[in-house]
Amino acid sequence: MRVLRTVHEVRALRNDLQRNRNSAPRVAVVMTMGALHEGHESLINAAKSSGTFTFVTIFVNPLQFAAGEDLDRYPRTEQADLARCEKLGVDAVFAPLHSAELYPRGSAEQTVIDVPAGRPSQHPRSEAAFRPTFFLGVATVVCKLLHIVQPDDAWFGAKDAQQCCVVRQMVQDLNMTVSIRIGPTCREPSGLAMSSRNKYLTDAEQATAAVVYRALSAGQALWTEYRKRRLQQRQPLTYGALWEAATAALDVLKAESAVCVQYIGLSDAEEWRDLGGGYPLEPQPPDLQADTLLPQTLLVAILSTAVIVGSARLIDNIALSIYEENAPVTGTASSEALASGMHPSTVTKVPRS
Ligand SMILES: Nc1ncnc2c1ncn2[C@@H]1O[C@H](COP(=O)(O)OP(=O)(O)OP(=O)(O)O)[C@@H](O)[C@H]1O
Ligand SMILES: CC(C)(CO)[C@@H](O)C(=O)[O-]
Ligand code: BAL
Repeated sequence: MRVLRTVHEVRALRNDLQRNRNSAPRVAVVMTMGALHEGHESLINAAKSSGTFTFVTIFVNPLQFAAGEDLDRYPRTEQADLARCEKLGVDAVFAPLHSAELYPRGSAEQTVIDVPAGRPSQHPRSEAAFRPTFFLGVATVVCKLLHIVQPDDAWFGAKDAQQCCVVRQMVQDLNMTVSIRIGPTCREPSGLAMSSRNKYLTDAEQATAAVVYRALSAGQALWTEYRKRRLQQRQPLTYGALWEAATAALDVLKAESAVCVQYIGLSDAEEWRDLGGGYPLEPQPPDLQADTLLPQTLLVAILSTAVIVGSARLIDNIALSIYEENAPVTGTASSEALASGMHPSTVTKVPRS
């Protein structure tokens, strides 16, 4: 396994791979911030089957952390990460030693990929409302890493479903040719979504945090039962029933006093449009009432949440099948839905003030 520290080294390796065009391998990348766990492993294994040459990038990207977030204490476990990659048969790891390798001008002077504030993805019950500059940082570093590694496939996890939407839209808007592939969320036996930030939790807090998946599953079960009944009766589906599913999930979260809910929201999987309901309740999309019928074009809704447990902020989501034929049990159906979005335009800004 090659461990590359500089953009120059990655470019040299990429040129070597490309030298013989007739036998150039398919290249896949898994981008990470390190502190690797089985969720990352599942993406690496998927990438290995989609590409014959697999890159992993390890970079804690300062641009996606706002002031006061956990940049300084984000877990850094490089030796263990490299050993894990080696064991999995990764071909090359790009792990810059300093952020100046990617931001030589400093991150404040960096040309950035802006995700427009007006787009539907920026709704009040979503990541963008709580981390307003997060997607600018993610889109920028993902764009840079795609240009540096030049993969055929780039793999992302459905746990970060909104990130998947933002990356997919950027790739479409900027006419990039890479294929964005999405792997399902890996969970602990308790249902807790694996996450590097779980390291911030004590054992007791990890047990408490399992309520997040129980809550999402309760919302999904309520919805699935309603949907089955209505479709058997050949009745249409309403927004109100979807909102009840979000409320059911919220009630489970609220019953756990050690969990603080930042938001719980319903979004479509392609553009992350606000489907109403959820928490905080205001503002709601003005054109939606409880008895408004869900459009036949809505195949999957994503019920997503962010909560604080102990000193960790955790996110998770679950797919609710709307008019899709086979009801999803895991995130995989949402992955397919994420694969097909139309979207407003992404612009590139130079430079950031
Ligand atoms: N449980 C998981 N299952 C599948 N993919 C995952 C999981 N957790 C993270 N990923 C994916 O791995 C990639 C790298 O994520 P990252 O390094 O931020 O890890 P993370 O566990 O999400 O960390 P954080 O605690 O910061 O959320 C992303 O595409 C992310 O969606
Ligand atoms: C995609 C990513 C590696 C960009 O820093 C990060 O947001 C992550 O790990 O999900
Ligand atoms: N996996 C998302 C990275 C972040 O929260 O910064």
